[in-house]
Amino acid sequence: MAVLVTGGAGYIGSHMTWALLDAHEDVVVLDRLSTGFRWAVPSEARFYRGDVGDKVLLARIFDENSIDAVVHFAGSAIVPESVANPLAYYENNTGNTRTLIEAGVKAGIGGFVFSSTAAVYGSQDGAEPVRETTALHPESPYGLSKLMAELILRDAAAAHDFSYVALRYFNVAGADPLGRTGQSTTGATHLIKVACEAALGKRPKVDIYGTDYSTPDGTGIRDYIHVADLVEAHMRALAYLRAGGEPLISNCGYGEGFSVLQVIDTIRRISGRDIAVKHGPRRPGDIARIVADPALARLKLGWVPAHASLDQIVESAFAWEEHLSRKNSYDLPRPQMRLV
Ligand SMILES: NC(=O)c1ccc[n+]([C@@H]2O[C@H](COP(=O)([O-])OP(=O)(O)OC[C@H]3O[C@@H](n4cnc5c(N)ncnc54)[C@H](O)[C@@H]3O)[C@@H](O)[C@H]2O)c1
Ligand SMILES: O=c1ccn([C@@H]2O[C@H](COP(=O)(O)OP(=O)(O)O[C@H]3O[C@H](CO)[C@H](O)[C@H](O)[C@H]3O)[C@@H](O)[C@H]2O)c(=O)[nH]1
Repeated sequence: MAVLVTGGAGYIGSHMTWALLDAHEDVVVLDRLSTGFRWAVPSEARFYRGDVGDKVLLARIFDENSIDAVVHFAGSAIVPESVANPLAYYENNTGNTRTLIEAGVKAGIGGFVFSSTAAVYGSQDGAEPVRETTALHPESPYGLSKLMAELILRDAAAAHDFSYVALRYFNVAGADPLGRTGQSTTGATHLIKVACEAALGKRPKVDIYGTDYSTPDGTGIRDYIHVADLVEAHMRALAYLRAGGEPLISNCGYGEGFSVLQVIDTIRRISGRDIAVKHGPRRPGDIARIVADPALARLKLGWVPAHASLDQIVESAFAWEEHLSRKNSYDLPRPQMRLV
């Protein structure tokens, strides 16, 4: 049986594709290459270039491959962009996810793993860490677009013969410890990537979006999770579904928060480079702080993170950024190493 990875040419999806191949899974990748890269898809995976919203293509993919599970990363993931262009987010994250679920149901898949987000929680007025049972108040179209997809999954799984795991990622960062892939997004907006670029002189400075939040140093606090640990949670979710697991919604974070200033200081220390910063206004859609309670993932999936430190996240992210600089191109292929 094969696993369909949508968004497998993107940041997190390419790490998942490597992990599946390392586990000797048969992998099919669907990606429209809007923010991902063809070179990021290992050659052992079957690749289809196209849109998750394309029903005809989806029918062909399910017809040509024996797919028992879908891991759905394809989506749009920038909070302020969703505030500026909500309809695009509802189309890609909600509408296209519905189309994919429908195609999967028609093809008789057994399991669906969905990339949800901490943005479904919104501000919790200091009620931290957040649990899956916490009331949801998404404050951006991005968060709402993902919450609606969670609800569609809930109803579809109740009506049809499949199960799902929706993983609510907190702030994903870092790169493959074996250096095979990493975050390569052009025009990145995520803090750790932006600050690593600034440390290497690819940007003049880091803008700090808000210094007047009700946090100890006034900057936003997030729960940063290493992409390798996140991918391990997906591998466990897949195993859980194949073993007949009930629908599950679970946080993916470590339960520890770091401020923007703490993150930048860590990158300065690990890179040995200075990073210029400019204090600026708050960014639309941002919240002051969000930290996960990770207990459910441990309980239900047996998920035990192996890289749970900001230093490890930054070391791998910075090493990947240096690799991209040396290559001086985002389009050069990576060596096709694989674990045996
Ligand atoms: N990066 C994070 O911190 C974070 C946090 C929470 C949730 N997520 C979710 O994880 C998923 C992956 O995020 P990422 O950081 O790897 O982003 P990314 O932009 O690197 O990857 C997304 C991939 O999906 C592809 N894609 C987008 N829309 C598509 C469509 N309609 N059809 C086919 N391909 C499409 C893009 O080309 C890209 O390769 C997203 O759904 C995102 O919302 C990410
Ligand atoms: O140049 C920058 C970039 C970010 N920040 C700040 O750094 C923190 C983290 O911002 P990111 O852009 O790295 O990430 P977000 O918290 O906005 O969002 C990310 O994490 C969310 C969950 O917490 C969602 O899952 C979403 O998909 C993902 O993009 C925020 O306080 C933000 O204001 C800056 O100050 N300067």
